[in-house]
Amino acid sequence: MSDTVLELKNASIFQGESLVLSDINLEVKKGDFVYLIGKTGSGKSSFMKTLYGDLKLTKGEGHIVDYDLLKLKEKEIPFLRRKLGIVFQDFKLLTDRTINDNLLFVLKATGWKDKAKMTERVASVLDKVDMKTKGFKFPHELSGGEQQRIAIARALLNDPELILADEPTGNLDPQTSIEVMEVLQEINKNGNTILMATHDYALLLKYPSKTLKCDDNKVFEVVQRKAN
Ligand SMILES: Nc1ncnc2c1ncn2[C@@H]1O[C@H](COP(=O)(O)OP(=O)(O)OP(=O)(O)O)[C@@H](O)[C@H]1O
Repeated sequence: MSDTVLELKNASIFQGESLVLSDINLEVKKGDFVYLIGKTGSGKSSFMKTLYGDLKLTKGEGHIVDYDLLKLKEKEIPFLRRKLGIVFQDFKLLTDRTINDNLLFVLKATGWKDKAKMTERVASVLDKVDMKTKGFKFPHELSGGEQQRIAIARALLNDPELILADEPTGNLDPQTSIEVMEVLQEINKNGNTILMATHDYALLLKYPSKTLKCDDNKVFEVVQRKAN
């Protein structure tokens, strides 16, 4: 079996009629940690949206976790998203319920039925982000960094083949960003594949990894120079 989880060939990304990125070629393999960087407005979010089916791919080829982006049907999108873990800048937790209930809500919505297994799964993902004791709290009772760790736990619930994180540290101060990044690094070490859009260059320097840059309507790999 192939260990490629994402492959784009000569793919172009549009917002309506306007071309955002053209002729993208890239391959992400199981276990990779890949950054997507670029200035505001360079197309990072449009790129991510195309990968989770929020924007249609109309030109070129794109395969993500067994789905063909060019042929992706509206009704397949929820199933594609179950194979992806998506983390946003603004956490997107449900404010009217506890952390445990936020996570149980996702499990129910994705077809889980066995109560004992659901409780066990919630405890297991909370443990992975070091938030095991916080499940009874409401989102507003947690700091930004803690809320983002919960959002990462939520992304892990269905054992995703690829985690897409769009500016996951965008709302966090530098120290908290590092704490969230440590969690993402740990998850990656345990085998999860991560594609992370960011404009936080300090994180790139501290945690070097394969880096793609959006600039001038193109995506290209940048080679980081090691400081000596
Ligand atoms: N919903 C939309 N409709 C039309 N054009 C859009 C839409 N969203 C973004 N764009 C345009 O697409 C281009 C890329 O925007 P995008 O949000 O993907 O960039 P970005 O790199 O994620 O920026 P940021 O770091 O600010 O989030 C910009 O020129 C933007 O104006």
